[in-house]
Amino acid sequence: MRKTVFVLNGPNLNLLGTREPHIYGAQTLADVEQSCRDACERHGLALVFRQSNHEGELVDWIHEAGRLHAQGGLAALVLNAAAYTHTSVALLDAVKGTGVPLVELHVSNVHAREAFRHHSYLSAAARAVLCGFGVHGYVLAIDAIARW
Ligand SMILES: O=C1C[C@@](O)(C(=O)O)C[C@@H](O)[C@@H]1O
Repeated sequence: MRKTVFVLNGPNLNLLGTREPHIYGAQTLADVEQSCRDACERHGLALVFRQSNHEGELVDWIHEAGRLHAQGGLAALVLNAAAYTHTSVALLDAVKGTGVPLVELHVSNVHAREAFRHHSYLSAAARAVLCGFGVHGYVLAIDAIARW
């Protein structure tokens, strides 16, 4: 069975392309989705790609990924939780509660930015963490997941 990569994006990532382009680059979220689709296609993986500005919706989608994981159909969850990375126990609990294999992803190098971005609630539950490669990080994550 073709496994699925879930790519979930948190708040304000719908603004990619116009949001602080010196930090996040000029590509839009639609561009990122297309790159992820191409990468998954290359590796024979299916893709679910979504964005939400709402924490609870992200929790619900992690649960959905968890149900797929329980059926053996999930390759991994790539999660750019954006600002919720630094605040959300609910997202951490969703990842732990479902046992989904998590890749935590950030477009920017959060460790070279403000101190409040240095702590992540998610890293402790992540199989891998990727940051600072710009939006190309999404493709790098999928390329790596395909080799797990
Ligand atoms: O919204 C974001 C995006 C981000 O996750 C990134 O992709 O670099 C980094 C977060 O600190 C920030 O709140």
